[in-house]
Amino acid sequence: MGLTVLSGPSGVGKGTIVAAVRRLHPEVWVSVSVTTRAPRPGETDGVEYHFVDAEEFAHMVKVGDFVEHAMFAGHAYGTPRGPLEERVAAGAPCLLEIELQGARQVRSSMPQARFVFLAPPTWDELVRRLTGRGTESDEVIRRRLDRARIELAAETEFDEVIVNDDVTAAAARLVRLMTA
Ligand SMILES: Nc1nc2c(ncn2[C@@H]2O[C@H](COP(=O)(O)OP(=O)(O)O)[C@@H](O)[C@H]2O)c(=O)[nH]1
Ligand SMILES: Nc1ncnc2c1ncn2[C@@H]1O[C@H](COP(=O)(O)OP(=O)(O)O)[C@@H](O)[C@H]1O
Repeated sequence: MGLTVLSGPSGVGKGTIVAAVRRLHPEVWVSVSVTTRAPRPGETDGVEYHFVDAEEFAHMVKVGDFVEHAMFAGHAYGTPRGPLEERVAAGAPCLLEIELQGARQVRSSMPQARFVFLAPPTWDELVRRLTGRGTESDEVIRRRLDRARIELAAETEFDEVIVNDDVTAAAARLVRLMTA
């Protein structure tokens, strides 16, 4: 099946790689998640995420709107079921960019999917990227780096590992894996 799940620690470059895939490979369908976190400057509702409040998110969970959902660093994130099922049924190459707990849920519900881990060249480079992005406070960065240690330890659960050294090369490798 044409479903690929991309995971990796915060700051590794998942968003950057997904943006490159969208730009260079419009044939790839990228799922837009729902989240309770606030939009960052430059993010648009319906593009990077659907931004909702906690109440709306809880309702969506209750009515079964999500394929998977998880808490990450104090906020809820989930993959809407309808659009994904539609695209998978249509045979499109589909990409989910989600964290580890969600990836594990997809592994149990859709074991035929392909699981790809995006890894940083080094730990120090991950810290540099997360800090350099400048979108989070020191406290939020600390929480995300705590999670990053857990996510990095789970790398062996994935079918493939891509080291995000060069954005274009990593995006091209991801698309090759997706269409292999
Ligand atoms: N389980 C799950 N995780 C998601 C979903 N959407 C995004 N995430 C993950 O949530 C984490 C935090 O995302 P975000 O707040 O955008 O921060 P960033 O990844 O550091 O840019 C990342 O690991 C995302 O991959 C989703 O629908 N489900
Ligand atoms: N291959 C790369 N080389 C250098 N910097 C990168 C690379 N990929 C991403 N970055 C930078 O690292 C930071 C985190 O990237 P982002 O895509 O937001 O990560 P994530 O979505 O995994 O949290 C951003 O400032 C981004 O420009």
